[in-house]
Amino acid sequence: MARRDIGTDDPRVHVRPGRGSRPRTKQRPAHADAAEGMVTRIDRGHYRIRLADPSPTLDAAGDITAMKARELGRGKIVVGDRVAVVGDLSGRDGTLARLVRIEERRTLLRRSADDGDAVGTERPIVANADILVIVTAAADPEPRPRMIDRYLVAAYDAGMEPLLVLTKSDLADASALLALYEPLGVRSLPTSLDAASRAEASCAGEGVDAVREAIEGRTAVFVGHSGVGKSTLINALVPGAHRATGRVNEVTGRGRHTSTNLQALELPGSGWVIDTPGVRSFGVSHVSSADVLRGFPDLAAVAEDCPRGCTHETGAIDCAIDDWAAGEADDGRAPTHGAHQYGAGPGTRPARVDSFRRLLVPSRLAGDPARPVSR
Ligand SMILES: Nc1nc2c(ncn2[C@@H]2O[C@H](COP(=O)(O)OP(=O)(O)OP(=O)(O)O)[C@@H](O)[C@H]2O)c(=O)[nH]1
Ligand SMILES: [Zn+2]
Repeated sequence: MARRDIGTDDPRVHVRPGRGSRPRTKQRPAHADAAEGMVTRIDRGHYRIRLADPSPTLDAAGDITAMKARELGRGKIVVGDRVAVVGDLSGRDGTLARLVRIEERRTLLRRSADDGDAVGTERPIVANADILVIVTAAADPEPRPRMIDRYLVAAYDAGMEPLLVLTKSDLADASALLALYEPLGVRSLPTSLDAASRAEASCAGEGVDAVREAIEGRTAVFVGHSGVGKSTLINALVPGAHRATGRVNEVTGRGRHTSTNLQALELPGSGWVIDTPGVRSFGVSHVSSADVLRGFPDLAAVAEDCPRGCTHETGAIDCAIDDWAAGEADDGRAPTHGAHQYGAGPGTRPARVDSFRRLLVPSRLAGDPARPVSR
């Protein structure tokens, strides 16, 4: 079955029958007629793609499988990538289309490897997503602010909006935790799924509708520490998600492969939920102060007056952000367009600056947030 690749392209994915002897014209505008789609899953070199126009597929659902054309080289394709495909777009079992182009990415969620030989290597995780949903439990397991900070750093670096979802709000009051994120303007939503709705994977849990509304029509990546209730929440948001990904069979272990792969799941209505089951660590050592600053348009404007190469960290010489924080007495309130964008109320300037600077610290430290970090 596994035929060896014998030429320019795998014969199974070749578009035109027969290679002929005429040289192929390389300079033609490449694949102007290709179909557009989004990568929803990647499994051993096979790219699952949802076509923007589903009509070429037999069942009109728009899902096909493709292999990367050799001409694309080694560049990594990730879930969420917008791609162009040619060839067999029927989606019939065993057919493979050819992925010939990757469109420019609007956002890119990345992390740094923080183990083994690859320490410090940047890895792209998801492209073109809008929201990073940081799932944290109010209790069991205890929330870890340092880890939340890292996820926030990753969101700002990616150009994504962060949304803090606090699960298990039936177990503890998390207002102290949420207060930490108010000055940053990070939107937060509590959820609690009672035992009955958890068992049925129904949508009955409290707060689930608010999460759905917050991400409706957009693409959201869900991240969180093991045990926080991320799967429970995703199942409530996307009925049937579990069936689609396949359960791990206790005996054979089969199904594990798909369940540790990143996968984009369609929200009823519109929008996508991307689970990150295999992503346990989240190093952010690749992120600089300037990357974090992207999430803070108000501070970014102020920082234009900083000395060249200013890190904006506490104690940075002549950092313009210090002057701005000290200037609060003038108007009493921070200009919060950065915060506003994410739906939070205004905070004071010093609190906003302190919170911003707190985020700069994890971005300097390589490390695994799955391990407790001592302050
Ligand atoms: N009390 C309470 N328990 C919850 C809630 N949501 C989830 N749980 C429970 O928390 C446990 C962990 O939930 P999961 O959804 O498996 O957690 P996860 O984050 O997906 O964890 P991994 O599968 O390890 O990644 C389960 O026993 C859930 O039933 C909630 O809102 N309240
Ligand atoms: Zn500065």
